[in-house]
Amino acid sequence: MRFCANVTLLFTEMPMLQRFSAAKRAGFDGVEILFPYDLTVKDISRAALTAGTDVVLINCPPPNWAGGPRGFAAEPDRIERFRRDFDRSLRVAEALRVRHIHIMAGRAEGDAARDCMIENLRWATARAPHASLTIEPINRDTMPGYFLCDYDQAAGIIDQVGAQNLSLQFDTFHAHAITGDVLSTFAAHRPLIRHIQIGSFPARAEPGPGPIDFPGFFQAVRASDYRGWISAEYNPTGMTSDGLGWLAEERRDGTGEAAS
Ligand SMILES: O=C(O)C(=O)[C@H](O)CO
Ligand SMILES: [Mg+2]
Repeated sequence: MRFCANVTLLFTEMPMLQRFSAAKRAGFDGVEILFPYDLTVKDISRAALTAGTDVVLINCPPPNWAGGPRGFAAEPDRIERFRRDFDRSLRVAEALRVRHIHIMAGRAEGDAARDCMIENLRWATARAPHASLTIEPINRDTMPGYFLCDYDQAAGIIDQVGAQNLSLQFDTFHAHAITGDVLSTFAAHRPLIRHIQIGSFPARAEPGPGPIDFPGFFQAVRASDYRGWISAEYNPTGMTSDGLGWLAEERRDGTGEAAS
């Protein structure tokens, strides 16, 4: 299994560009950076190259996290804004050779929002046929009013868009919040999943004891035909490096035995 670190949330003990090398030293082979738009592509490229990490995922749209908006793909009165943001995300993704662009839906509801998201995703998948685009159900306790908040809803939208380069982003923290059963939800939607993120519930911290069976989940992923990345997207309980026991364990041969 290939693991990457979400450097928007992990290694916040140091400045952003130093987090790439810290992630590599800690045993991650890639990084996600949710909002790279405040940095230059040149600086990010250099940090990734120096660290020897892939840049696995960025988010569309560009606004930074503090700004409030959570995307615009499902907001009927923001179509121009969505498309402008998408083009900017695409330019950054191409320059950094990013694996996936996560398209955020925004706050909306109802049939008009669904139709809008389908139309915007048809447009985006056709505009960037070589880019891998993802959508992720996000629970509404964490993000009130967020449109895409259910797995069947996301699967229906992917089906309606009907594009090879659109897939599901599966996050254990949200999956537990939404369905209460991470393993069954993973199994039910496995064919659509091309990116995985992990975090505990309810703390959204590193994998550990709690309602999510992480050893069982990793085992299910290993036993499936999933060949994508698994991203650590959580808020470390203390120093990031103190909470990486789960990674050391999973980087062994997957059975808990040390690899020779
Ligand atoms: O909130 C999450 O789980 C995500 O993955 C979003 O990308 C947040 O930016
Ligand atoms: Mg996530």
